Amino acid sequence: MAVLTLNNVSKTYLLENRQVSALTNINLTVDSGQFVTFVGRSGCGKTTLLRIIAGLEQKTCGQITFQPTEAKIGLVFQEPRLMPWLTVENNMAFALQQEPDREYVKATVDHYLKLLRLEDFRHAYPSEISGGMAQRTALGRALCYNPDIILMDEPLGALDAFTRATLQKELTQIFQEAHKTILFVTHDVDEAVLLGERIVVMGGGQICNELAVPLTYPRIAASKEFYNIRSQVLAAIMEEP
Ligand SMILES: Nc1ncnc2c1ncn2[C@@H]1O[C@H](COP(=O)(O)OP(=O)(O)OP(=O)(O)O)[C@@H](O)[C@H]1O
Repeated sequence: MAVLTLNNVSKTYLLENRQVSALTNINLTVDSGQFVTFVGRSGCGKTTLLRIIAGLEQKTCGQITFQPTEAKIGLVFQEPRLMPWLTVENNMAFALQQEPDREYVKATVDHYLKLLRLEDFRHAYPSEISGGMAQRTALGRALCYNPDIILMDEPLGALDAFTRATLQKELTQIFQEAHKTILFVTHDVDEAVLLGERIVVMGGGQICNELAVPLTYPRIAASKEFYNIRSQVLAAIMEEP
């Protein structure tokens, strides 16, 4: 079942009386429970696409349909954007501040603290945890909200290589366990192949290729199959318009 459909979505920015075309005729259907990675060169329109889907930016033309119509959307950015005056658990619970059933809130936060291996840091403040933990907390906040779709814009981009590799592995575990629909933007081809069931290659504001990744998790970057898909993605990026 499709949770998200984009028909001919375009975006033009006005920059100092000059029109900048960021997206041109994007057509995309995302099924429930899919992990889709978006990859492409800097400036190809990945962030703009996510921001339009999130409703943070207006499209210039085209149609976006959600199923359910009032789909809940969770967002994770490159920086964790936590509230420094709240503990890890309260940052996560913040997504549920309107929820009257406090038992449900506690059970949900406990569940994701465990899933994200943050139980021992539940009472810590953002200044007392590492970058990786902070990004896990941001992911936990998005998961607690129980969104229909999670949009992630370079969420691991600011982390060191080891923390990034650990979180990539954990993300696929969380994806398998939480059964969420995830749209994940990256400029890292390996990350796109490690994580995505489907890779959307963007170039010049358009979708220039799509690949299915028929590999089980966890994926082995040194495998022949991984290498083949990686080569196809790289070729698609090099051939972009
Ligand atoms: N607020 C804005 N005003 C004017 N132009 C913008 C604005 N935001 C983005 N653009 C332009 O739209 C195009 C797409 O930008 P976008 O940030 O979506 O690309 P991206 O693929 O996410 O790049 P990166 O990987 O570097 O983050 C670029 O040409 C950019 O300069």
